[in-house]
Amino acid sequence: MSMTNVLRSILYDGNSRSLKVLNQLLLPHKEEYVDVKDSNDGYDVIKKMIVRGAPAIAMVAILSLAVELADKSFDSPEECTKYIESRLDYLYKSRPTAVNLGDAVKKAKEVARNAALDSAADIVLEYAKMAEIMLEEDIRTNERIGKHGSTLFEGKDLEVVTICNTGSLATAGYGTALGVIRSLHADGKLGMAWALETRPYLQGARLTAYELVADGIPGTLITDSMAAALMKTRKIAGVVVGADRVAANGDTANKIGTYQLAVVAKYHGVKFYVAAPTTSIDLHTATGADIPIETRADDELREVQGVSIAPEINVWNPAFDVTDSSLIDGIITENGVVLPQNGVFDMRSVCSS
Ligand SMILES: CSC[C@H]1O[C@H](OP(=O)(O)O)[C@H](O)[C@@H]1O
Repeated sequence: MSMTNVLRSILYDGNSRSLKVLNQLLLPHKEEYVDVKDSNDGYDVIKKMIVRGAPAIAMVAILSLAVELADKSFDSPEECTKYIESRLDYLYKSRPTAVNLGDAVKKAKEVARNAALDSAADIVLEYAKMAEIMLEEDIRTNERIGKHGSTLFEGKDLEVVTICNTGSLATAGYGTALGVIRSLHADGKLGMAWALETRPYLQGARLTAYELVADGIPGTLITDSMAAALMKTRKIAGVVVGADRVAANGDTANKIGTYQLAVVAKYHGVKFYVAAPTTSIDLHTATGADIPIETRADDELREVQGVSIAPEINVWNPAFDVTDSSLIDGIITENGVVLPQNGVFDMRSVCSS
């Protein structure tokens, strides 16, 4: 992984089976880790968005159970498998939109069911190995996404727009859309990364700005409402965003505000790309209409960092929206870039199963 000054969002020690997550609610002013001792803690840190980001929440969910299993004993392999399945089902409920979590739960259940059934200890060992591989593979996946994404851009001093946080803080490291920006910077192509603040959680202002500054990547923070004026007045080479779930036809659920960014990009003739690992692709969800969209607490919109700004008014607070595939010029994965053929994406082309 390229040198970075950004703290790891996930600290896991396979020997001591300990897990800590960086409390992203406190960034950028406080860098504090939270101990995750079991799947209950895992659920809580994901639900409260102490840790967030589609890939990161999947890994924290799986690792939290690995930590818990290290201290548990079972009377039989069957009892162990049953317990693992029930705790994975609980973790899956923490945040419904990002498919990475569902994908990881499915893979973890398969490991638990197919492990050598000599003993519960064998199953726990196989589970822990799978969890550690998931963490290690993520960084390599993101570096491949970055490389493929950079090939889409030619020239230098290029200006790119992004929303939310899709960097090291949303993954095991390097990032997805922000990983493409890291690669553009490393390849000497980047002139400016324009980061939308991303109300209401402020992933852009608090997390992406933190990552850009920490790694000396040229960045400028703007409000979500400035995106249209920016594309109207500046030469923008492209918009690169992350994904929580890419449907089989390329429709993409991502942070709220992504859809309007895509509409503005289309209007101004700016290329719009999604960058996501194949674990964010859901071939079982046909279109974006079928993607469950998480709605979060009203107070996340009524307050800013705990300060009330709109105490009485009704609130609508969807955490994500869906960008129609017709607004997307390419979907960048670790296995290559999927381009629409006659306006249609076939996401199976980059998925192994
Ligand atoms: C590589 S992160 C993908 C995705 O997850 C973020 O959502 P949240 O911060 O609510 O977990 C955002 O939608 C990113 O684009």
